[in-house]
Amino acid sequence: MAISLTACILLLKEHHLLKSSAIQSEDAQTMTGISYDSRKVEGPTLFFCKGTKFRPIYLSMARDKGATTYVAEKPYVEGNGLNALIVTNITKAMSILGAAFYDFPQDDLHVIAFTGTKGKTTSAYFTRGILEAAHPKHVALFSTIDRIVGPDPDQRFKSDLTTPESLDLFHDMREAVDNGMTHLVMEVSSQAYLRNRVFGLTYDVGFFLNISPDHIGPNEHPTFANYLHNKLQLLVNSRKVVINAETDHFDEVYAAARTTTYDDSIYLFASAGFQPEDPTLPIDFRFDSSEADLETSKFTLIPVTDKAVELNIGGSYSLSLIGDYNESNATAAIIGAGLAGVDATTAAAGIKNVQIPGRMEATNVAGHGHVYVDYAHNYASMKALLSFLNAEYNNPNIRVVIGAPGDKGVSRRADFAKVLNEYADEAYLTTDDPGFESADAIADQIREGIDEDRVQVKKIIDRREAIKTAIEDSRPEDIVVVAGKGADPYQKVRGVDTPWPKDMVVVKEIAKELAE
Ligand SMILES: CC(=O)N[C@H]1[C@@H](OP(=O)(O)OP(=O)(O)OC[C@H]2O[C@@H](n3ccc(=O)[nH]c3=O)[C@H](O)[C@@H]2O)O[C@H](CO)[C@@H](O)[C@@H]1O[C@H](C)C(=O)N[C@@H](C)C(=O)N[C@H](CCC(=O)O)C(=O)O
Ligand SMILES: Nc1ncnc2c1ncn2[C@@H]1O[C@H](COP(=O)(O)OP(=O)(O)OP(=O)(O)O)[C@@H](O)[C@H]1O
Repeated sequence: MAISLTACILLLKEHHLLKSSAIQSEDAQTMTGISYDSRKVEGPTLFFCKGTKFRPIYLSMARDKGATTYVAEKPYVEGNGLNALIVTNITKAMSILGAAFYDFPQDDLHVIAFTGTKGKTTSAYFTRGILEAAHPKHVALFSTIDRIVGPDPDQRFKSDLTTPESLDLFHDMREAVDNGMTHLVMEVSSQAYLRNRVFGLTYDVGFFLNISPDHIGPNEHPTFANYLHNKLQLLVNSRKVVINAETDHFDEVYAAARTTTYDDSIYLFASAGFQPEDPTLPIDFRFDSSEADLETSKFTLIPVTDKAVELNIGGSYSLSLIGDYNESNATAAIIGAGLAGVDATTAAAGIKNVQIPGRMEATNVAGHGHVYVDYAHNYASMKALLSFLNAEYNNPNIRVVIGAPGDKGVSRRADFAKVLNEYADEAYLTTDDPGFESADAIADQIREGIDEDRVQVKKIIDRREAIKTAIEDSRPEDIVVVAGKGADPYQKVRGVDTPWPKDMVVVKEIAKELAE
């Protein structure tokens, strides 16, 4: 892969991003590397000076390791001797030049993208499950959990971000194409739009699943309006659009889709009982639950409009991932697969056995309660999870092990208290990615909102101890929910990813200890 200086200048001018350029070296016109990290520079590289923690010394380091051109929002003396491309927006420039450097890999992939406060990972896994049934070993996945860029086990690795930095995104797309992948299912976070990680990228199909207040605060979105605005960008950049008609703020979401997409490329779906405010709203698909219990979810997908019928995906579906909300995620996935040409029989076979790490993992501990490990970590997901378990077990005693992350999502602390007041009987407040904050102080902030006349609270900062105490306290008919981390293999503590054996592994170790 390579990019010429001339191409960089032309592309930046075309996108009105170039403020000025200073060309130093006539013989350094082609770059064979591209990076925003000085530690990764090797040979003639196009280097980006970006980030709140960027230090000019990184540019010196990049130059010493062979960088020939730098892109930045202002000139640096440390860049003397290098070609300089000074731009109005560094992250936009990075995305535009990154796509060109990796030779526009998105053009060789059918790209399906999901946004939503909840259900992105689940829907993405469901979609990949179906597409893999139709095109075995040809479907890439960029999710919060992992990135799959090829059919071999060594072409699958853990994700650091839900949507990676643009250079990493286009790099991984190129790998996927070179490994023979024909389809890509990806999650797009609102943060990805806020930070221009997907600037200029378009999708074959874009999904809007739902929105509820989250990700607002330092390092994330300043306001809910900003959060919604960034999420809507996915629709504006998708050739076909699928929207959950039951989402909050539906009118704004639908309006955003209709400004850039013809009605015949917009698909709406909703549950069978949902009554839209506007009864003429053309809902294309309805899903009708026939069974959503602790073993399975079964539902019928009903095409309503002509364009829905044409997709040939109506019929009965069964899921092994429990949780009634997963029927909505599955409906989205089936429509996505249908738009990629998959029929109902293949879709039903592809989705039925999909399991997702850290989502609804369950075990029974002898002599104690039923334990669920789940990634729920905001108000909407905790409510969906706890209300489902509450209904299925007929109002059981619910013990919840929970913490809230540091440095972000501050509103979750009050939200967790609210949902605990609504559904929990006992809360075990503990550590969950405290970052640079004190886990103890975060637990106190959650506790402030808990009605302790209604919910008994134990603060046990050691997460293992908290899980152990909750299980020990539980009776066989109780439910223990270990929330928040799902299958995360680490705790983020003061900038370090500290290894964590995963919640379910800890639960099973404790179960073994209790049995001995
Ligand atoms: C607020 C935010 O999103 N920040 C992201 C952003 O940080 P930044 O641009 O400020 O970069 P930085 O790390 O401060 O910058 C330092 C720069 O110096 C460079 N460097 C550093 C050291 C060195 O020796 N040499 C060198 O060149 C680094 O490569 C980097 O370019 O770019 C970094 C990668 O370059 C990300 O790791 C970082 O994500 C932080 C850690 C984060 O937690 N982000 C969360 C909020 C996020 O993005 N979440 C969403 C999901 C949200 C959802 O669930 O909906 C996601 O998509 O994952
Ligand atoms: N459609 C939904 N509505 C409400 N809650 C949901 C829905 N789908 C999943 N959940 C809950 O949210 C949790 C996270 O689901 P999932 O990982 O699919 O969402 P996500 O959008 O990828 O989340 P994040 O952005 O935090 O990574 C699940 O473990 C479940 O408890």
